[in-house]
Amino acid sequence: MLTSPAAKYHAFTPLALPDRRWPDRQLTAPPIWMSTDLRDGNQALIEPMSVQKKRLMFETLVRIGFKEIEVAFPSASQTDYDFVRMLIEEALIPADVTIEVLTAARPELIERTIAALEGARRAIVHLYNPIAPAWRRLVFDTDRAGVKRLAVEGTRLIKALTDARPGTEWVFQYSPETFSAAEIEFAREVCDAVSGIWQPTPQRKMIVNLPATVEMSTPNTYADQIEWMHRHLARRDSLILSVHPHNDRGCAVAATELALMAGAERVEGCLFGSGERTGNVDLVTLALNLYSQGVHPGLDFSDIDAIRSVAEHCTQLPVHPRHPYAGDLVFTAFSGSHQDAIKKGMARQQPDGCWEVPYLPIDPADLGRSYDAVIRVNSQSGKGGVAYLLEHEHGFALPRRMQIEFARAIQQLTDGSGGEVTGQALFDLFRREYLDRAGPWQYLGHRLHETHADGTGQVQIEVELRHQGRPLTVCGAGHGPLAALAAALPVPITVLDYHEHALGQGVAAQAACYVELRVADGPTCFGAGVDEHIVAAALKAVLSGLNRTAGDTAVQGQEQEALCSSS
Ligand SMILES: CC(=O)SCCNC(=O)CCNC(=O)[C@H](O)C(C)(C)COP(=O)(O)OP(=O)(O)OC[C@H]1O[C@@H](n2cnc3c(N)ncnc32)[C@H](O)[C@@H]1OP(=O)(O)O
Ligand SMILES: CC(C)C(=O)C(=O)O
Repeated sequence: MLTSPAAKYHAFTPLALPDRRWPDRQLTAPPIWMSTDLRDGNQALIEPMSVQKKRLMFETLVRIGFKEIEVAFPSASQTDYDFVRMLIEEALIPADVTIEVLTAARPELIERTIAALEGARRAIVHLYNPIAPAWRRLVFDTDRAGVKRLAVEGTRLIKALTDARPGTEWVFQYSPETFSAAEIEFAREVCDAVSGIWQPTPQRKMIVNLPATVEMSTPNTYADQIEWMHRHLARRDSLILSVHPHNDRGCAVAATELALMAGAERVEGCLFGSGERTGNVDLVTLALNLYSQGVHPGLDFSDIDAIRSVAEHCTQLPVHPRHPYAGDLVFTAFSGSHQDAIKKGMARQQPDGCWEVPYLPIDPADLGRSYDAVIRVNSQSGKGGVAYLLEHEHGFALPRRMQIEFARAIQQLTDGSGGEVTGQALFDLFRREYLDRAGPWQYLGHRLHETHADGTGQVQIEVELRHQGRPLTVCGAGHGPLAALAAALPVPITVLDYHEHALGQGVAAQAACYVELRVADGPTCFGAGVDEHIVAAALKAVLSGLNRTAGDTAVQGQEQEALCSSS
């Protein structure tokens, strides 16, 4: 890179528009959408779409709800020409959809374009020619008058050809290509000259499309350019002002939103930002940005994954995993604090309430995405994410302090592996750590005697265990089964906390119990147990905790087989 890039690159000179009004506007309604996936998107592919792929894309665009679709540059190739013919001859264009085709301002191309549209019910003919200084000088070796003449003569020819075919409802669109790099007064002069020939009326409007063929400046500058044209174009009430932003600086979405605030009424772009170089503006992001503000875009992305897979198939280009709204990872949090906030937000979200889940700008379910991938666990994750996955994928709702304890075990795992821990791997670890914990204590069965009649409110318990592989029966009494077990066990345990819930629904549901224990004067630790019987689940949870500590030492070496005075 150069140390002084100014010697090679000049800053774009912004337009002076001190009384600009667009910064105070808000977007409250969607624009007219025009998909150019089959033209600008297609012309930028390594392998342009076959007729079959074009048809699949066309049908998908119709299903999404596009009413204007640029289907081809019919004079460019036989495939493009044949595709337009197929749409018309096989009556594949719904009554409320208008196809659009592009042509350069060259007579032979214009004639072939109009021929391709023979028999169409309604069609937009889109004429373009570049008007900016570099293109005038380098590509056309001409002056302003030369490029204006091209536009005017192209329009005259299209008017003559379309007037001669009254069976089609013709809509004319003119693009001063490279508008974003052109002198603004000259852009207006060319557009006015073109509309002067076409003679649009408020009932039969013409489309003036102002492309950022190459994105040259910050989005506010493009917005100023659009507002200036909006205010100065002749026959404004007979025009639909359209924009066609490219994404060279990565700002196409922002530039389009500001351009709409500045007076544009229509947007041309592609799904997922397909198109020349860095692409056309991404219509999915634009539409869903509106949706996230409570404005229905008039396009349906309820099954975003299906639309993405059609786009990937037709373009042979993958959608980035972090692509707004559509990428595989955009509704996924790995980091602990985000997971924690999402988990809390999800828990409080009312089904019909206003969406307020931190870090998730919209509800993934609205786009047909599931909540499964919302939280994924790696070394950046904390207890919130771990707990969310265990609860949502496996039904275990761990108490808060136990979440912290288990997250430490997960952290050791992720620090060791360096990668992601799947929901299944996490559950396997949970089982190993708590439910199937190998250790000296094993639950075999129990009998509970309730003695409310004697007024003490005590229960007596007899628990059959295997200890160090040998059968052992212990008995004890207390105010509840856990207190009774604590009294019965030959190790000094204190049960500090207890939680239980059903796993699943119905009478056959199992119970999950979690206990926090202290063995002798040791540190606290959790145990977990699952059983159809709630008391058995609690007893298993105590033994699980015991197995996780060194609390077995107290009975080691004893050869006891029964510690029940009654047995
Ligand atoms: C910004 C955009 O996306 S604009 C759309 C661009 N899309 C495409 O180009 C895809 C389809 N195009 C094609 O398939 C081909 O370019 C064709 C079939 C239309 C024409 O092919 P060719 O006749 O071989 O011309 P080629 O593309 O090489 O060159 C362009 C010529 O057209 C001229 N030209 C370019 N744009 C225009 C225009 N809008 N109006 C009039 N002339 C134009 C160029 O100055 C050049 O003229 P020259 O040969 O006298 O120097
Ligand atoms: C034909 C025009 C609208 C175009 O594609 C562009 O300028 O990018």
